[in-house]
Amino acid sequence: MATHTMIAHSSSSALAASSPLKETLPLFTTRSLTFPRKSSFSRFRLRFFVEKLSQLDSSNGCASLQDSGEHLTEEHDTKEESSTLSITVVGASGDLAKKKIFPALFALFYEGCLPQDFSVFGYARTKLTHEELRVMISRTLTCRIDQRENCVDKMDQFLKRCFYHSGQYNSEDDFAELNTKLKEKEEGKLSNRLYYLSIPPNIFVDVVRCASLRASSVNGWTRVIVEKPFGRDSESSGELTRCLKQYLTEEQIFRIDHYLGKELVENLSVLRFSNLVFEPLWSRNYIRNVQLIFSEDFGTEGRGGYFDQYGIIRDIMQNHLLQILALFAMETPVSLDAEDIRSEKVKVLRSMKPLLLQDMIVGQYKGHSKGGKAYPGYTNDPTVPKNSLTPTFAAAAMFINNARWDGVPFLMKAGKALHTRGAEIRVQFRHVPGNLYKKNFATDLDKATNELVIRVQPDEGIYLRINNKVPGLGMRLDRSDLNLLYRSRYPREIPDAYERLLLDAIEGERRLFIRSDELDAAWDLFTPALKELEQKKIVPELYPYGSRGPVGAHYLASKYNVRWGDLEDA
Ligand SMILES: NC(=O)C1=CN([C@@H]2O[C@H](COP(=O)(O)OP(=O)(O)OC[C@H]3O[C@@H](n4cnc5c(N)ncnc54)[C@H](OP(=O)(O)O)[C@@H]3O)[C@@H](O)[C@H]2O)C=CC1
Ligand SMILES: O=C1O[C@H](COP(=O)(O)O)[C@@H](O)[C@H](O)[C@H]1O
Repeated sequence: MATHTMIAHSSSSALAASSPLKETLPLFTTRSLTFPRKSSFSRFRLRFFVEKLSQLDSSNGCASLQDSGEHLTEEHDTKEESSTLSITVVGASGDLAKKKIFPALFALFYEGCLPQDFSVFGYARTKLTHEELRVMISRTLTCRIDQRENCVDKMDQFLKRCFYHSGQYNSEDDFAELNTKLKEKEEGKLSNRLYYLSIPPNIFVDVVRCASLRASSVNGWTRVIVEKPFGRDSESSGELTRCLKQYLTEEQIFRIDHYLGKELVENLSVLRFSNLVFEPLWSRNYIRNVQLIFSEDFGTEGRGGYFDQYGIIRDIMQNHLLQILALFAMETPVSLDAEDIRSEKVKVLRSMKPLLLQDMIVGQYKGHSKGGKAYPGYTNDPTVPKNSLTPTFAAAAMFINNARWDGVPFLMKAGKALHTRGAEIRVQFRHVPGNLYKKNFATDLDKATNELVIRVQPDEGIYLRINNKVPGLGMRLDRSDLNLLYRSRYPREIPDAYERLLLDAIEGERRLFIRSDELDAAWDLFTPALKELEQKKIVPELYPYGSRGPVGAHYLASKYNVRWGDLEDA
């Protein structure tokens, strides 16, 4: 029986440690994995995807696993009938579970992406009945705007598969009771279990311990999705990894960075590697700088207690923006296999210079009144200490010391309570040498360079800023956009990042999850500067709520002869 628990056996851990870049299937899963990597389930999805290409305009690319089954292979059919999937959302009473996880699970069900036989369990300390959980969940479920048929029926069917178990996070007995309830639903079939840790990080290890010892699958796989933050620095992150690996193998841990599940971030590699026009330009020879920009037009309201422990650099830069940077800058992977892609990302991170304090600036928003409305400052939040120095804004310049990117500044900027909400990647190209048309620009030649903008959100799109002749008898040039606006080109709702990531975890597809060596490399880049910032008690530059952020960000950019593209656009 021991081989069936979630405990990482020394042999499998040793194997994983000796060859971290190779996939090693955990011992307890080898006998009976229903959906191993490149499984029939994944292949099925791919095949169905191809078969259904003609219908893709109205679907989100997922096959119906609950419908007639006319496309199922025999192999798939048999496994489907004999296996069950239980998804347990730990911290089910919380904000993320309500806002993102349950709605994403419903969307997958609605799209026919969940296996035939599944159940969803909520687990938290709050006392709730099954019915109360269903009422709570139902408030945040929505159907796709472009596919509303049978919405109410589908919601009812989904809610009937949702159950609740109340328990403590550190009680093995409570998890043993959960196990009994899971087994009742599984009815002796081959059972696969997915846990989603939607809880504060200080209880991650307790939950993993209890779940692994008392509520892991005995005959199928058990996987755990872990939400960030993965520690506060290299040491605490390393410690978290070590603790998790006492109970789980690396293959069971799915560290989520939901930005990797965003449509335009997924598309980054497609854009680069399947278009001849981009890849040859993707280097220091043509690219002058790259900007990764995140902004929110609201403050930390309601999350001040969490945020003050972390700050914007840990909350956004060290994970979301750095992950995008790694995908953007990596070399062509050997294949689209998760390990090949993650290995290329690690190489980028390891080639980078750790961030220096002189290459960053920090800010914090202050209260502001506009149009008769008062917006609170960060330290007005009752859960934030009055003298907090935690940055709510940061800008940083980073460099990759490799042949492709030597000397190219990668500028990051992230802030809360700014004038707008958005996330984008801006690629500013060098100027055309000896430009024949330099006299015909109404503007400074230096400003008339090409810019590729990948707008991750909102209004997903990609546009390329080019120089163009203004129609007419004269010869005047201006900058215009070749614009791929998703809402016009693909008039269907884009799935939420959590849908994609949950589906991948169910399928055992690790490509969009963070491997432990990636995480280590990411922390190594930020930890020294974060420590220095805190030791030196650097005072953040104040900026008004709803503004464009501190002016220091411009000085930082101009140090590298860069202009922030988002501000030029405004
Ligand atoms: N909310 C968001 O938008 C995002 C959240 N995250 C991460 O996801 C995880 C969950 O986030 P979120 O839902 O906002 O978190 P919550 O603070 O809402 O916590 C989730 C649940 O955990 C339990 N809980 C809360 N505090 C404690 C505590 N101190 N000790 C024990 N149990 C506690 C509560 O359930 P009960 O009391 O019923 O047991 C609560 O409902 C966190 O790791 C967070 O950092 C990541 C990205 C975005
Ligand atoms: O991880 C986080 O992301 C959200 C922003 O996510 P988005 O998908 O809405 O852009 C951010 O608000 C939060 O502070 C951070 O923890």
